[in-house]
Amino acid sequence: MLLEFHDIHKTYPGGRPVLNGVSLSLDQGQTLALTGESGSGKSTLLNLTATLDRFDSGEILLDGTALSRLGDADRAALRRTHVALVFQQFNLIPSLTVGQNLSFHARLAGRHDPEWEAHLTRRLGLSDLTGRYPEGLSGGQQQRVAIGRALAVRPRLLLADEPTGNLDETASAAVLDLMLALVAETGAALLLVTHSQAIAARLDRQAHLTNGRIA
Ligand SMILES: Nc1ncnc2c1ncn2[C@@H]1O[C@H](COP(=O)(O)OP(=O)(O)OP(=O)(O)O)[C@@H](O)[C@H]1O
Repeated sequence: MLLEFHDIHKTYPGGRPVLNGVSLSLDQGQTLALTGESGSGKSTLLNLTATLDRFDSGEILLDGTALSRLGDADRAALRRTHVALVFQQFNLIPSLTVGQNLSFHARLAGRHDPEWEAHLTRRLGLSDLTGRYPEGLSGGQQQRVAIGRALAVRPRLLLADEPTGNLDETASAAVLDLMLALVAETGAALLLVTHSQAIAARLDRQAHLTNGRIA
């Protein structure tokens, strides 16, 4: 298994329990859609997986590594090399060009590979945009850059939080098609949060979060 959640509990300070015994696993190369009502804890689960936050109890195993046992430096290293994130709000760096944005995380992770990045640029239809800045791009174009930036690292796991939530139907379909094709090409696993049943149905498996657990 690439990713295992064992009985994960998480309560934010002063709040009610958000995750109350989540158990779930994801195989290498598998795609899983995570659905659930607003506020059910989907983003929380993604953030815990990305080592951006800590859980209270239980264990997350990522590629065999128990996340609870890692110190901050090891968490940061794992985050850089194993996990990539795509958000609803593209989160590109405005002062960098498309090409620079696309290679940014790979450079940080010591995995800058011009040939692979050129391939991603072509596959994502970004070849004519590499010198442009994010400001002038459409939402669909920006999200394609963000997908390229994520996959340039060659992550084992891609985490996507409502990746098409800010796009119209046409752009959304194009971005989802490209993301699924490139994920399959790279052999990465995908954990994707969505409100859309139509999107969830395109992935290998679906899991529904309700009352702090997987239903
Ligand atoms: N940093 C935080 N501090 C305190 N409470 C938080 C924090 N982040 C999230 N919450 C609360 O935890 C609960 C779950 O939030 P989360 O964002 O994980 O849900 P979600 O399922 O992703 O929701 P949505 O579909 O609306 O994005 C919510 O009640 C939210 O208000």
